[in-house]
Amino acid sequence: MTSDSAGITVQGVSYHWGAKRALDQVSFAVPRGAVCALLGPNGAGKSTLFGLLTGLFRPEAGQLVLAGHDIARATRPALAATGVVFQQPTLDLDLSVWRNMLYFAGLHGLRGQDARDRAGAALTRLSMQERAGEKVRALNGGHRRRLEIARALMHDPQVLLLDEPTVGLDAPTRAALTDQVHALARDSGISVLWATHLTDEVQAGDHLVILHQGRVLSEGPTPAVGPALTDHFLAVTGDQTGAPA
Ligand SMILES: Nc1ncnc2c1ncn2[C@@H]1O[C@H](COP(=O)(O)OP(=O)(O)OP(=O)(O)O)[C@@H](O)[C@H]1O
Repeated sequence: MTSDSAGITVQGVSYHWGAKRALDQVSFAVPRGAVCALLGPNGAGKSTLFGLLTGLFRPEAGQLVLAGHDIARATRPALAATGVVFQQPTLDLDLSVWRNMLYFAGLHGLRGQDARDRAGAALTRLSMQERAGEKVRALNGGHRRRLEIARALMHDPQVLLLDEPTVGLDAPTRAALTDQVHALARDSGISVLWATHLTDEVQAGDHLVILHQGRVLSEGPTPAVGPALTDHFLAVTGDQTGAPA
């Protein structure tokens, strides 16, 4: 697949933390408009890959292309085309939902009525518009995550990166958030990379990349869901200890 036909292309990417090899010749491509589940247990290298995709640090080898833009050579357009939700929440708890949205809009250079229109539309997309006046501290974990996703969508990205966005949420809230992001991809054509260590967050029709100990062990259409996917993961990795739940 060429970078033109893909929402996200990762080609031959390697990275070390000191002597520790975190990513080893990682390659995969997320088709435009697809949800790609990046499935791997703790330490697989998912967060390292997100750091590289968002330009926080550079790969030793390889290329990362977001919506047709190479993050190393065209950092600004690549980031302009990308929304990111990191594993650690980055909301200001003492500001309202609305103020958090406008603050972030400002970081993207959005101002005035344009910023307000985009903030309102993004909150509506995530069914968060009625909470605009509430302080973030008063929101539950699921609503905080939805706010972070709404915030990541304000600049109309073509690509959405989510690094284990359900960490700390209970099972029903995880399921609701997973469904909501899938609906978003279906309705808007945005390409989604969803990192998780939980097989129950992978849905039929997802593109699936299994990452294990820094290597891609398989890539393609999701072959199964639920317990059958856990069995598939064990068969691919041959690892009984690092199985995702
Ligand atoms: N800042 C760092 N300094 C040193 N080693 C690191 C650093 N970040 C990650 N590593 C190591 O790189 C490897 C991959 O870690 P990474 O956090 O990318 O995996 P992960 O799949 O995101 O796991 P988790 O779900 O636990 O975040 C691990 O062995 C980890 O210990």
